Amino acid sequence: MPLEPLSQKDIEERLAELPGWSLDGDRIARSYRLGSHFAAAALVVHIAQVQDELDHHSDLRLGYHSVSLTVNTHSVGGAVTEKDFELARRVEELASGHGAS
Ligand SMILES: C[C@H](O)[C@H](O)[C@H]1CNC2=NC(N)=NC(=O)C2=N1
Repeated sequence: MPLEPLSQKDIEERLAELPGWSLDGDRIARSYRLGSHFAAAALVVHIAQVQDELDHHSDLRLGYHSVSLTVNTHSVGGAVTEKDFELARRVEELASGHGAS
């Protein structure tokens, strides 16, 4: 099925199931805190692996003890789609395994 931009209502419903995620302009976004810089870097690498698997890539930033990402879908002109939420759900699972909060 081709990707379509989600409506504001669709986005809000999906965000309600993903605590910590929010709408930042035309992107969905989340930041995580980790216990060390190395732990944060490990999470970045793991997220990169999942992004290649899904063929969907966020803007991913490594901070001191933090990882932050924002994502939308380039192929529909930078709108939020179901694919962005698929990535967000996968990242949530990963992040919890890495002890991120
Ligand atoms: C050719 C390749 O499938 C596309 O460029 C993919 C790769 N990763 C992507 N990532 C994101 N966030 N949006 C896209 O539209 C997208 N398209």
